[in-house]
Amino acid sequence: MEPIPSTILTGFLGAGKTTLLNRILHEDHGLRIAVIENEFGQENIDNEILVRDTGEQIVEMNNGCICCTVRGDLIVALNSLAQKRAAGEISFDRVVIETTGLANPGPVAQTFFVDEEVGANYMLDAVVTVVDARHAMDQLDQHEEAQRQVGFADKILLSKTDLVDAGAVEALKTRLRRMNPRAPISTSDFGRAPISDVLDLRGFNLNDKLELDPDFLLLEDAHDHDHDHGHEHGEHCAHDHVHSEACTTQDHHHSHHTDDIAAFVFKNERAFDPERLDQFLGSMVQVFGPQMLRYKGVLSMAGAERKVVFQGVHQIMGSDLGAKWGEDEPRSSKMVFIGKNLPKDVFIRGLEQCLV
Ligand SMILES: Nc1nc2c(ncn2[C@@H]2O[C@H](COP(=O)(O)OP(=O)(O)OP(=O)(O)O)[C@@H](O)[C@H]2O)c(=O)[nH]1
Repeated sequence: MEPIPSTILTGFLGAGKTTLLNRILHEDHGLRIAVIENEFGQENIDNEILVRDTGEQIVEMNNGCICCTVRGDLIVALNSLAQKRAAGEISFDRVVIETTGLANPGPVAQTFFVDEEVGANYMLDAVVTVVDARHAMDQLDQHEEAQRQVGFADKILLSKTDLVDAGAVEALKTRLRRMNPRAPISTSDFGRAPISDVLDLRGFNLNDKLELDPDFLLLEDAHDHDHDHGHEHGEHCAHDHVHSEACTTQDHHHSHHTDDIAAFVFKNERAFDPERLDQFLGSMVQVFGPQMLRYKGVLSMAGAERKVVFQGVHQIMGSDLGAKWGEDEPRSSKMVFIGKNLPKDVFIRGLEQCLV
């Protein structure tokens, strides 16, 4: 059997990966796409946000810590999909792996070359990186992961160009081209990119990667970075940073320092009072917005028949109506906040005050 073309969809927290994926899954392209999701934090909110058109797509979740588990879990997920496919239980002809916003795409890409079974069944088509035109300049300044995602890209899609002026887009493109001259750049307005910008790019060239990083295939402990290994997966991932613009060669042997990106979750079975919640979140965003890298949730609102999906990146926050609550479905809210030194207790206590 021909190896199945696979795409790694990456991009920093909140860049617009799920939006793009949803758009592609909705398109009438005749392809059956299996999606593997890897999410930071114990609660998988994207699972609720992603379309679930069961006949056409397969969504396999792969929860856990962004970096420690991705390779092992990914091997299991890919092999299990391939076995089911071979047994005729499912059918699909493309795979898209959506990485968490804090993932280093390196180990994810390596998976395709280090596991024999994966290598026999799949071919890595390309690493596609979504870059948030509104926040990327700061993210690239501050987060090594954002730099690596650009460095590894075979294709870059700029999202949120509607939120900035043309000059800012040009400045960002110039910086991205300097960081990664190989990857063509195009825009994706709310995920509206042609499927030919995402799938079947035949962009991943192992020789290129080896040239950039001779250690690419070395099976070192993928985590020689400072890591709080006692952590609950997703609870706390202390990542080390090297502030290098080009993020290809030195990646495996960088020096370390820690920054405090952590996630916490709020869950409750009581409904929220919409007005109180709005006010509270509005004021938190005013004060802590710069530290709030990513937040999202599926909420139960007093008196509402439908779920509310709320999410944001720094100061930009929004919400949409989600699916109706099922007849027998227990109503509850869950939110995940990912940030830098966020006062968890203040958030949790404040959110409790917003419940009816
Ligand atoms: N203005 C604007 N907003 C966008 C665009 N693309 C995505 N968004 C919004 O950005 C937010 C984050 O989008 P997602 O698609 O969930 O981002 P993500 O990369 O999957 O996020 P994580 O997986 O949580 O890191 C959502 O509120 C989207 O509606 C765009 O082109 N323009």
